[in-house]
Parts: sequence; structure tokens; C-alpha cells
Amino acid sequence: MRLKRKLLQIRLHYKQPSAVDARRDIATVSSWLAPIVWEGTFDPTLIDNVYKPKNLTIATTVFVVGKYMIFLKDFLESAEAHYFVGYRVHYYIFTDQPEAIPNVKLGEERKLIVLKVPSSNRWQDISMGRMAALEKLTESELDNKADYIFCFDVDAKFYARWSVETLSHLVAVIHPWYYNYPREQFTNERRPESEAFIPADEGDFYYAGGAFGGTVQEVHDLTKTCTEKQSIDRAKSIEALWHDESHLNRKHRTHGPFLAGCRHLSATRFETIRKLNSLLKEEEPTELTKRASVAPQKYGDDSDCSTDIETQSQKAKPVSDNHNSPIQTVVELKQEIKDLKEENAKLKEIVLQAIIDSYQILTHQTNVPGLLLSLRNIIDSAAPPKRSRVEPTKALPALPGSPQSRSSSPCATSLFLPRSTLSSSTSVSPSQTASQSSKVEIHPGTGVMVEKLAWAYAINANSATVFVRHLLTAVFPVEILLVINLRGNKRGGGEARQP
Ligand SMILES: CC(=O)N[C@H]1[C@@H](OP(=O)(O)OP(=O)(O)OC[C@H]2O[C@@H](n3ccc(=O)[nH]c3=O)[C@H](O)[C@@H]2O)O[C@H](CO)[C@H](O)[C@@H]1O
Ligand SMILES: [Mn+2]
Repeated sequence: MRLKRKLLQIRLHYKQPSAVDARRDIATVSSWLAPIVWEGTFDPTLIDNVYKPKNLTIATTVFVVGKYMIFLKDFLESAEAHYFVGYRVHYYIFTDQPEAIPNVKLGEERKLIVLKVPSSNRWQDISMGRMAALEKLTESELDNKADYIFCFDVDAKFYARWSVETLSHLVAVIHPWYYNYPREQFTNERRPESEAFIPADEGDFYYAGGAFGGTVQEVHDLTKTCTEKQSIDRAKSIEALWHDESHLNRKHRTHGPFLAGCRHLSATRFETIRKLNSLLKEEEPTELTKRASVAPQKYGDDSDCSTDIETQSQKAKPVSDNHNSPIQTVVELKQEIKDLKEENAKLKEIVLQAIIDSYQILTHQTNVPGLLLSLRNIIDSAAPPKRSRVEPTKALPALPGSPQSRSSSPCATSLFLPRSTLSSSTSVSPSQTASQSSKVEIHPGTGVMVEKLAWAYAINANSATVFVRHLLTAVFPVEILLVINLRGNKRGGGEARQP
């Protein structure tokens, strides 16, 4: 009787698996027969029972360089709550600040190993540098010390179970932004010169650079290849569009049987943090160079999360009538921003120089027609330039993570004068009152003075025309402005009325 009760206690209770009643809204196996792990495709109790006796050690790596230290606490705490709970986990923290590692209480048989890495000026180098460091780690350190290894971005959090159901010799995570995109819209590297090149009509899934894993041996091979390919590119002065992620995707491309048996999993339980790229990567026009991170979802329970992912992905989808691929758009927009910045700098110089010249003519009263002509030129130079590559009328596609407002004409910003590049000492807010009206010099050493308030209005102008108009009215007497017909100017080939 006692024995029977004992037997009953150790008997495993789980739902009968069904050979026919599978989820039909998603593929659970790839075309080369690799399982795709989603909610509902495995039984946690059953699978734990299979793996528990194996006494596995899971190495887990994360890089934390510079400002990214702010993410580590959440990453570790969420991993302690959801990631391989009850299994042996060794975290390898690669950091430039070992002293700043937060104190997080770890479960039994779980420990942190801290490895010092140099900091770097470019985040791209930090991200890509992970491949070489992982190649080294998997070569020596982990020999016989771990069975599997997973490598994560630190700006990520676990929201629900991530455990043995993800184990396989090579594991890739389908990027949540792109899980149902046509392959030509994947953000793969499209330049054939790069080792990461994948043509638009190739590629199976688009994989995230922020989570991958497998056996120590497989991850060693993977990271070794990526390191090699990255350095070949570097020697050719080419950097793949999404850096290590591009090389990872290239390596995972199904050519031959090497991926057979690889396990892919959807990122339903693991999300990257919505982070302020602008703070972390100051140099970048981040909305264009980085996809916005995927927002945390409500993964508090074990329920099916596919709908959430779908909604999220729908939001990210480019406008349907657009034929530009995201990759083309990123490249075009990067160039566009660079052009605009250069153009703005030039325009600023032209406008200021022209105003200064005109002012000098005026003060010497020598050449009135010349003055008027140069005023006319000032106004024309502020006209939005005609752009050839991106037509202002064409709506730009909404990039995943980029604000819809990007679709407005880039010309609207064609004269943007960063205050700091003008004279910072003269930077005042328009809210200042006229009573404080001491004058300021519009450019050091020129002697061209304007009222502080007028200057403040000018530099706060949101368009080229308004900027010029504020400045002209501040510098020149109204009679002169009337003669050049400041208000009657026509755009787009409208001839300036000659004096
Ligand atoms: C979720 C996901 O798939 N993310 C990938 C994506 O952009 P992400 O925007 O997610 O890249 P990211 O800014 O998170 O950088 C990747 C990782 O490098 C580390 N880091 C980076 C910068 C820094 O100053 N300090 C630091 O420690 C950190 O672990 C970070 O998580 O594309 C990158 C390459 O462009 C990488 O492939 C990322 O893995
Ligand atoms: Mn990230």
C-alpha cells in the first residue's frame, strides 16, 4: 500500500501529446526539419523531466561595456526568475567595469564569472567584438566546463520561462520584428563585397544578434566563422549593415545540411528593452541606424504569446505600398542625413556670410544695388534645395522602430542650425523680455549686431525661411527689406525682382 502511494507520487502527470492537434497559426518545424519552439509546442513538466537527470551546465554570456552597465541588474534578476531555473547556470560577464557589477542574489548552483574586456569608442566594435571574445571563451575556458552556451544582449529581460526546451546543438532566435516578413525585406547585408552578403532572394528566417546558443563546440565554430568574416570585411573597409547580426545571419543561411537539427525559437519569452539609444549612442541618428528595441510584453504567465508578437510586428511593418526594402531605406536615409548635415553647415555659413557682407555694404553706403542683390541671394540660399534621391512627395517607409513622422519631407529640416555651432554665448530663449535687450554679435569678429531677442527668435526658427526672415529684419532697416520684397519671394524658380 505504501509502495503504491509512493509510485503514485513519482508518476508524472502531463497532458497527452497529440499528433494532430497542433497549433496551426505558426510553423512548428522548418523546411529542413528543425523544430521552431513556440508556446504550446512543448510540455514544460515533461521536458524538465527529460533533462533534469542530465546534470547540465549552461554557460551564459553577456557583455556589459560602458553605459550598458545600467541593464545588467534587470538582466540578471529576470534570468534568475525565468532562465533555466533549477539548472546549473554559469554567467560569464564580459565587462570593462568589474567593480560596478550589481549584487544580485543567485540561486543554488548558479554563479558569476567576471572577465575584463577593454572599453571601446564605437558601439559597433563592442557589439562585433563579442564574436572574437566568445570564440576564445568557447575554445579554452569552457572545455568540459559547460554543456551548452547561450549568448545574450545585456539590454534584454526574461519575462517567462526560457529553459531546456531551447536546447539543441545550434540555436537561433527568429527576430521578433521579422518573423513574418518576406525575405527580401530582411535587414541582411546586400552588398556582395561583404562577407555577410545574402541576396534578396535568399534567407530562411531573420535571426536576432542578441540571442543565440548551442553546444560549446557549435558556438565555437559559429563565433570563429563570424570573427573571420568580420576581419575580412574590416580589411576591405566594409562594415556589414547590422554588424555581428549580419554575419550571424549569413552563417545561419541554410546551405547544405549544417543546420539540420538546429533548433529555432521564437522570442516570445525574451524581449529586448526599449532603451534610449540617443543617450547610449550619442553620435548616432539612432532612429535610423538602430531598430527600436522590442518593447517588453506582458509575459507574466505561460500563456500563448503569439498574438502579442503579431500585433507588435504589424506595427513595425513597412507601409505596404512601398517597394523599398528596409535595408535600402536605412542606407538611403543615413546618406540623406549626412547630406543634410553637410548642407546645413554650408547653408549656415552662406547665410551668415551674406548677411555680414550686406551689412558691410550698407554701413559704407557705397553699393546699394549690390546690397539688394546680396540680400536677395540670402533669401534664395534659404530656399529648400531640390533633392534628387528622395523625392519630397514620396512617403518614406516607416522603418521598424522609426517614427511615422519620418515620412514627412526631409526638406522641412533643410536648414537646421544647431545653437551650439553658432555663438553659444548668445544663445538665449525667446521668452526673455525686451527689457534685457542688449545686443549680440551674430558671428564673432564681424561687428554685425542684433537684438538678443531677435537673435533668439532666429535661432529657434523651425525653417530656413523663418530663420532668414528673423535675421534680416533684425539686421536691416525696413526700407531696404521693402525694396527687396522680402515677403513676396517665390520658391522654385521664382525670379528675384531686381532693383
Ligand atoms: C536584440 C538584437 O538582436 N540585438 C542586436 C542588434 O542591435 P541592438 O540595438 O540590440 O544592439 P545593442 O545596442 O544592444 O548592442 C549589442 C550588445 O553589445 C553590448 N554593448 C553595446 C554597446 C555598448 O556601449 N556597450 C555594450 O556593452 C551589450 O551587451 C549590448 O546589448 O544589432 C546589433 C548589431 O548592430 C547586435 O547584433 C545586437 O545583438
Ligand atoms: Mn540589444
